Amino acid sequence: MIAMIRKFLDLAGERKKQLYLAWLFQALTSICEGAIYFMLFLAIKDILGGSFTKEKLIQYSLMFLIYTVLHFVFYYFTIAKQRPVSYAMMRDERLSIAAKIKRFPLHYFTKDKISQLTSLFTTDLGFVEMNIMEIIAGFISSMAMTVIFDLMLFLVDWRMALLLLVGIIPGYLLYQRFQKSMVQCGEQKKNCQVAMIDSTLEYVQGMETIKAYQLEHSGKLAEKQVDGYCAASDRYESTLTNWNMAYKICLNIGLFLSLGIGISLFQSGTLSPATYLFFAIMGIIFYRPLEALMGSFAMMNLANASLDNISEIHNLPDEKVKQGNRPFTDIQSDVQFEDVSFSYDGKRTAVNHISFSAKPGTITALVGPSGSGKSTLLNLIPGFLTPETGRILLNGQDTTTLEHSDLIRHVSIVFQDVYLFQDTMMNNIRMGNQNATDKQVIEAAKKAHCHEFIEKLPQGYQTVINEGGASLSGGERQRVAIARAILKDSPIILLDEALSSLDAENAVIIQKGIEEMIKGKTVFLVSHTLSYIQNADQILVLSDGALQGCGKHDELLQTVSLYKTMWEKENSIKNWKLT
Ligand SMILES: Nc1ncnc2c1ncn2[C@@H]1O[C@H](COP(=O)(O)OP(=O)(O)OP(=O)(O)O)[C@@H](O)[C@H]1O
Repeated sequence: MIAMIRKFLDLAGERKKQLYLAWLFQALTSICEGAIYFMLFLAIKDILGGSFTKEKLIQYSLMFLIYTVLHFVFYYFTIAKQRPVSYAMMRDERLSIAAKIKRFPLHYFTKDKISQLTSLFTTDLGFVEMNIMEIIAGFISSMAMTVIFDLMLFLVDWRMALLLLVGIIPGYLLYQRFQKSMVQCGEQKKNCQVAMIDSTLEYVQGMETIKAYQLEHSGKLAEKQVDGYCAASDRYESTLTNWNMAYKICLNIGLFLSLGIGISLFQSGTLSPATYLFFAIMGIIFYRPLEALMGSFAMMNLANASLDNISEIHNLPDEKVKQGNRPFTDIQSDVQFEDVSFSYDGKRTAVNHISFSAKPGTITALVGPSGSGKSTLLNLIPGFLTPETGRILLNGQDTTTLEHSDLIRHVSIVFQDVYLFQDTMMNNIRMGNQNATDKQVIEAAKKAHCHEFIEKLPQGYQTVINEGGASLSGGERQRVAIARAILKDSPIILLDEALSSLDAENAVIIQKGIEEMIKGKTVFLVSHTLSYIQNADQILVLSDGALQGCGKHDELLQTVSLYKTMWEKENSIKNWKLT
């Protein structure tokens, strides 16, 4: 628990003071709640001693009144201080993690990492926000109550107090073992849960294939994982119950001892009936806060795991982008690669000692087998990745010395997968240039051949696109991306398989949009279809990250065997028909 509180305080920053204040009020509330039992003892003593007069009644009534007012005030401040802090802290966390992940390298965002981040933003931050203050408040309350109870008990009769405390030692030892065993059980439960989520997701995402091939075993696997999770949860709960019972029994040893020995002390005349009665009542109440600690263990474990996930993101190193501050405003760009190499993992090179140059206004096509490094090479140009060795020069200036925002402004990118945001069509295109007027946006849309389909949408340019642009076809999304790039009007344009997976009609329309977009620009184009790029000014042939050849189509057919083979294969597919 202490470790969890420390982790939480680490996130609190300047709000630490507010937290301490909230916890102080929580302790005062609990002390108030505990102190009422002392009044009860005094009242029992007076009643049994026959000294309960009218004045005493007024005295007790006043004390109860003061207690109620104090309890109310402390409770009010506890709630008022606690609630807003966790919401404000998690708001800050959400924003700071969002800012942090923006600094991660592009290749960090694999499917796994995206689902991990989604779970962090929804489950972990949400859990901490909703529960952690309550868990810590419960702990502080338990501790404050235990301390105040101890003081009272020792004040009334130290012998009986010691007897009542006897159960705490075995209880504590048991708690230590309980923690270890529950962590193990919790791990197993979590693993089963992950396996269940994975197989259920696979089941849902693969539904098309499952139906087409009648893969009954896929459903069975998901069923098995669901059963596994249910069994693990059952095991977790029954282990928790068993430990809980053992812990309660240990604690209550003190109660039996104090009641038993209390009788003989009473008989020997050294213990008053009021004290015996008081310890009998306190014996039942005394262990409640300690039992509550045990009960909150599962929640504490989950909060701990969520806090670990949050700090794990904070501890990840930022992207190692070498950023300079030299301004870059040239309207045309000559791009030069000088012996550039890059590796994602520091072991396998994805781009290996590449050198070439591209003159302003020319088209450079990148071709090669899957995994040969084409996309990696493209991502090096706008600085999404930084070369490990070698340099990329823009008009003779090393890109790593340039102001990053200037560099990004000089490059437009059209990826194969286009992401549209949940916003109007107008704003989705305007992302290419935030200062563009509506007229300029529409102009760009016309050039990109998307005006026609946008006009047909229910509210035209004001139609809100759903997240990711799922309501639009692949071809329509591509055209929006081209409109964005036309609006951005950068001297360098990167096209990463912009024409793949499109039908012939869409490909023709998009090609027209692309022609409009690339006029006078320095273009880098990745394509798997050689016939699309055979007129490029130069074609780079890549294999395993290395440059196999560079030149025009006819030249490469003569000099680079890989290119020749790719061309022949493409032509043989063209002639392929069902027999
Ligand atoms: N995010 C990443 N993390 C680690 N390795 C990566 C990552 N992206 C690509 N790679 C690896 O780098 C190499 C080059 O990949 P790249 O995507 O650049 O090839 P490509 O020629 O564009 O492939 P494709 O034509 O299939 O898109 C491959 O071996 C690939 O597995």
